[in-house]
Amino acid sequence: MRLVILDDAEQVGDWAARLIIKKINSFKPNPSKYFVLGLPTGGTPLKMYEALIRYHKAGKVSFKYVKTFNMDEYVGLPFDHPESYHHYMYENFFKGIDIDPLNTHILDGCAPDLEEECRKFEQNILDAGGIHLFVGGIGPDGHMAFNEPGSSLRSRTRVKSLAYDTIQANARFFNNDASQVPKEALTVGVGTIMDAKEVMILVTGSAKAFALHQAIECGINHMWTVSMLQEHAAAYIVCDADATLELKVKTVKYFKSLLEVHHKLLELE
Ligand SMILES: N[C@@H]1[C@@H](O)[C@H](O)[C@@H](COP(=O)(O)O)O[C@@H]1O
Repeated sequence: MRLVILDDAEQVGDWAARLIIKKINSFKPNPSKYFVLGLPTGGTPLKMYEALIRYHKAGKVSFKYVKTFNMDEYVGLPFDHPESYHHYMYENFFKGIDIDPLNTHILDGCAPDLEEECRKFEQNILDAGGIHLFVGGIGPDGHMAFNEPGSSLRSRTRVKSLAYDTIQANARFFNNDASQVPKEALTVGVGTIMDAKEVMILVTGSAKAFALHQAIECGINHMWTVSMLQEHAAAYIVCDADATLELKVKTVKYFKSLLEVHHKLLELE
């Protein structure tokens, strides 16, 4: 696992955007070879999306031959609901880049058969040849996508009831009214994320510091699903200084000493 420690959320967004660009450009996608990218929502990745749009407009990257799969979606919110992840992705990313909407995949939380919707999503990932890079964030309880504490570490895409903490944390997007937050979501599983060739998780702010400690310094545990990344052969966690507040000084010093090595990962071959 590579832990990339940067100063602030702005740097985290820029670094993540540059890693994505590096991966897409080194892959040299074309009409018969698409790069497959897994994507998150939430407040944390917003700066990454802003940076990607900026780099796209500056001619540094094209998404013409990129397919995307989003991690999750609320159950029962129509696509045009301002808090649906469909709406979020269009407003914060897709409308600013050259991706073909047919190549974007987001679970439909209003599908008549939710289990079939999840099965189809897994099949679509397989048909695309698997995910090259899955980007994500975490909740304060260490959940990736909506894999709440206690989720199977081998779980696949499925319907999930949201934990009380997640509903409270996401109430800020629903007029601070927890009763308006959907109680269920469709989410990729921990196993779905683990199948990606590479995974990059963004962690910013002191509210996520304890989850980062669990992810890096403690054992693999289903109560902190992000800790499963310890088993992944190519995982990055990119964080800011505030997110390291619960880590040992020794851990922070160690990973900071690797920063030059981490920056080299952004250079094009
Ligand atoms: N399902 C999403 C997660 O995928 C996301 O990582 C988390 C953190 O969001 P934020 O970045 O806003 O803290 O929120 C939700 O629970």
